[in-house]
Amino acid sequence: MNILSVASEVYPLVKTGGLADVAGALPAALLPHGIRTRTLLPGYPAVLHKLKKPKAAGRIANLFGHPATVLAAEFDGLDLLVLDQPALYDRDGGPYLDPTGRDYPDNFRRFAALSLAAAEIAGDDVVPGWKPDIVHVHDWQAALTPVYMRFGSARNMPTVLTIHNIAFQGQFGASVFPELALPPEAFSMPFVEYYGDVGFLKGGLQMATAITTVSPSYAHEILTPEFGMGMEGLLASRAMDLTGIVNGIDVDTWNPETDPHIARHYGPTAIKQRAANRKALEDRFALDDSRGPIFCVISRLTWQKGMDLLAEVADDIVALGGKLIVLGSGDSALEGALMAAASRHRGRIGMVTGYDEPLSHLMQAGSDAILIPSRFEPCGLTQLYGLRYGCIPIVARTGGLTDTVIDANEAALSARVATGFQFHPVTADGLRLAIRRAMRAYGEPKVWARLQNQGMKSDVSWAKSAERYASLYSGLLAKG
Ligand SMILES: Nc1ncnc2c1ncn2[C@@H]1O[C@H](COP(=O)(O)OP(=O)(O)O[C@H]2O[C@H](CO)[C@@H](O)[C@H](O)[C@H]2O)[C@@H](O)[C@H]1O
Repeated sequence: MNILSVASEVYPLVKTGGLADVAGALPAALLPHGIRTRTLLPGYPAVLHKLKKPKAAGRIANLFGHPATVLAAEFDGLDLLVLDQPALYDRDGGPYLDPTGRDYPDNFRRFAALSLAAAEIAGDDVVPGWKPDIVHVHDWQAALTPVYMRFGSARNMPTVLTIHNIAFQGQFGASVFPELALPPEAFSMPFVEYYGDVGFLKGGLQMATAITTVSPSYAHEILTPEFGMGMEGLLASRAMDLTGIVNGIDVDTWNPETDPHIARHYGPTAIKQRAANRKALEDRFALDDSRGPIFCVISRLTWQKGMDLLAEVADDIVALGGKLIVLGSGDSALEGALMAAASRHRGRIGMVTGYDEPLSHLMQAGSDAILIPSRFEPCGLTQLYGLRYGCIPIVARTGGLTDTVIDANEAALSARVATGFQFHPVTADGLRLAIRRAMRAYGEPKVWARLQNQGMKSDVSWAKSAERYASLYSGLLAKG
């Protein structure tokens, strides 16, 4: 079976968040099921520079007024199709934001182009000799693909739309519609029209044959007004086609026994070796060498991720004898609040602003616990990395965090299945209480070691979830 996967970021070529990890890791996990994935992504400069010997695999004569080339390349086991269209993608800045941090004003066109190219690759002879059986698109940036397919030659090919975060919907004013090269009838309720605007995700949710999101709990939550962000009604009408499949992680990239970014390798039978990584972190963040646990945070600094709650409890962590290290960037007020906490508590709180993949590995390998106080979390990956690295997750009870961390309550502890701490409600007090529970467990080395061990033994690989995607795909093909 051939899949065309369409995503705006793919690890290790370009990454701003969890979407890239998933789009980068799923293809290899599907291979044992006889599923071959080609991944289409935009040709940002960062991507083009990394490709070795790309070949022109196809051409689109007119993609919103300019010709585009579809390059084919292999990278790190990924079979890539790269949409090379300099007018749209050759920019200084990131995939979505200019160097000053503002959305590119033509993002609607940049990602409509990605979707239109995907639809043409699926339906027309853009890449001679190759056709997918199913098109699998990710998030709003690729969500117009099923809409373009509906009006093109691949109208009968099944599509899957995965929602990684329903907070990002790709909503634009009605004035962009005439530029999208869609027939006038598409500006209506059954297609892309959304309260008078154009909704990319909305159109995709209407048109995709199947909809998935990245955990079973989030699949239920987005049917409610609290989490559906306005899409709950539409999703309810498609509930039969909606499934939650929890994310896995790339267990080769994230393996403490071989990780090139950490100070000392270790595995479940040599957890004590983590101490060298802890020491490396103390040096890196200029922390003192007091004995309390090191709590880490690796996150976008946003309200979604509960970073305001973290700022509220930072002083308490220190008062309880713990240390805190933060790696992230985002909202400048939150960044400021956390930096202020770090300067109030030099030696006990450290902060690195920005994005640093290697440091994120060392933090998982050397910290004792990872804090994830998200207000909503479709799946979450950092708790999975934490489990694999013996860095105990302390998580809000929401979305995929609920599904992947087993709370260390009495019953779970005695059944030896606990892997972390969950808290609810998601408030500063809730988080404080969870930190106190974790501190108590940390004071009992046997309990702590058991939690680490159980976490490191839990299966966070893609194996089970790849099987679920494989059976979803087969079901779609069987329906014809
Ligand atoms: N400053 C920094 N430096 C280095 N690395 C950093 C970093 N900040 C974050 N990261 C990394 O970026 C990724 C973030 O993934 P998450 O799953 O936490 O959230 P995100 O909200 O981006 O993704 C959305 O999509 C994913 C994938 O489906 C869902 O798991 C999630 O719930 C949903 O919100 C992780 O690999 C993390 O290590």
